[in-house]
Amino acid sequence: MDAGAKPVVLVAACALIDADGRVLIAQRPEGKLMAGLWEFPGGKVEAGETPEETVIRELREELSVETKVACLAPLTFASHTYESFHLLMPLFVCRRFWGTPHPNEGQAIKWVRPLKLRDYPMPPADAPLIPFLIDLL
Ligand SMILES: Nc1nc2c([nH]c(=O)n2[C@@H]2O[C@H](COP(=O)(O)OP(=O)(O)OP(=O)(O)O)[C@@H](O)[C@H]2O)c(=O)[nH]1
Repeated sequence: MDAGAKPVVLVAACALIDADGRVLIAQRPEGKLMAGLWEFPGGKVEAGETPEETVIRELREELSVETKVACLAPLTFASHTYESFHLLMPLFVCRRFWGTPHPNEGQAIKWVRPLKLRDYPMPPADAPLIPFLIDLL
């Protein structure tokens, strides 16, 4: 299959940022593709959703965190070819949210300083995002 034949999959992700300038990452649970890797909360944009709505829904489902569109700022995006699809993933940052993140899906979660993100194995699409967080924070 040439690269052009792969479907482009739109995934929206969010870096939650705490008062100390740390970023929340979550470890993908066993059984999923790329299990064990650390990633930004988020998921596939479903039909009829905006990426912002996806982020709000995923934060609620995965972490019991509430936020609003006005609290989401676009930072950068990932565009990465995987084996079976091409990932297009806007990354939002969110400093204003309600509730303490709780791992609802059995995933490990961790607040990490941007300079330490490289110590956590992340999906290959995520590596180019880290410098943007380092610059921001
Ligand atoms: N949420 C999130 N997904 C990422 C990141 N980096 C990255 O490559 N991805 C990929 O983007 C896709 C996210 O979709 P998802 O979380 O809704 O999908 P999933 O594999 O759980 O599948 P499913 O919901 O169909 O069971 C996965 O293929 C995931 O590996 C990231 O930082 N955050």
